[in-house]
Amino acid sequence: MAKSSKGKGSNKQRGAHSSKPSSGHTSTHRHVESKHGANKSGKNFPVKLAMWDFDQCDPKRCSGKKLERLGIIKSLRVGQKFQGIVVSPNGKSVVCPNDRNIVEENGAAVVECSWARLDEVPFNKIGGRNERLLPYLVAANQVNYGRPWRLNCVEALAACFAIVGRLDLATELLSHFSWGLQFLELNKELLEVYQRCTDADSIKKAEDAWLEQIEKEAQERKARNPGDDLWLTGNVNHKKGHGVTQNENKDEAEVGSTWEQGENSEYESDESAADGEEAYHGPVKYDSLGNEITLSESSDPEYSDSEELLEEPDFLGDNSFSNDSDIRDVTVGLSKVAIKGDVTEQ
Ligand SMILES: C[S@@+](CC[C@H](N)C(=O)[O-])C[C@H]1O[C@@H](n2cnc3c(N)ncnc32)[C@H](O)[C@@H]1O
Repeated sequence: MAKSSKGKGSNKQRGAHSSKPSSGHTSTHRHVESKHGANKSGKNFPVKLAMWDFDQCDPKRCSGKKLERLGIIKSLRVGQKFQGIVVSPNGKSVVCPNDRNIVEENGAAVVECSWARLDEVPFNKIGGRNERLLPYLVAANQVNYGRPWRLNCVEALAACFAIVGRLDLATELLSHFSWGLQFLELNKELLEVYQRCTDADSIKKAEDAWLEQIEKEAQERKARNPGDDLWLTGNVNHKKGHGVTQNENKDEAEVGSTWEQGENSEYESDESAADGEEAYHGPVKYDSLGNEITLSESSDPEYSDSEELLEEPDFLGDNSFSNDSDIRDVTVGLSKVAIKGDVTEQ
């Protein structure tokens, strides 16, 4: 990794596959938790929030670190388990409205790590009794905008709250991010569908029905426009066969299989790019056809360091898109968002 900053409560791995807990969580760094997740900084959140932070991401772009800076999430060490809902790639069932009591009484936690380095996370030493996957939802964060399933930590927590019927908590959490409420907007219809469910089975059925529907709509659009329409089919010349494109292969779009499907060789072999660091060579914007417009730093008032990107994201000028990537289309409900296909893994 090109750059790393050791955060409080860090579980940074010493070796690529080490599962040894960090000693970084010293008593001086430990958050003092009181009822309902209030911590030392005095800030409060109505339910307990926690994360295991493996320090694999750019701290300036990391939503978990930002929540920690805001003082509303507690860092857990490897070896510690969490009693509430653990929203995790290691989950076996999905978050559902029946989880509401667990969330309200014991809170929710996430695993702050890089998507590209999930195999380094000692899942057997973290987690808890209530580990859950999230059903199909689309990211709105500036790193993986438009990408299904790969939510960042704040989106994952908010999704969990929204599904169990606590939209108020989801809204409160996301309001700390300038792009945050867009996540709820982008997934509004689907979140409402999930909220009407009860258990994990009903969520799975609703998810399957949704995926079938968006695939059907995509097929119908293709049938109506058999030509090579970039906005409908993506740039086939550049297709690399990675990531999950709902419209292309629904079978690959199963919850649980997405973690593997999304790993692409290029970014995995280039950690700095995977973490959205060195992949950026200056401000880039795209015209209405997806052509890249190169801007000089001085000509772009929005160009700044990545801290500002976290605060004031510009989806079109986001450095998460590599220069030679394909255009990938993602269907979000009835609206389709054409986006650059290769996204960073953070
Ligand atoms: C891999 S980390 C990436 C975090 C990112 N660096 C950030 O800035 O927040 C995202 C975490 O959110 C949770 N998460 C996101 N999408 C999920 C999904 N579809 N199912 C289960 N957990 C998910 C998991 O805890 C996962 O480890």
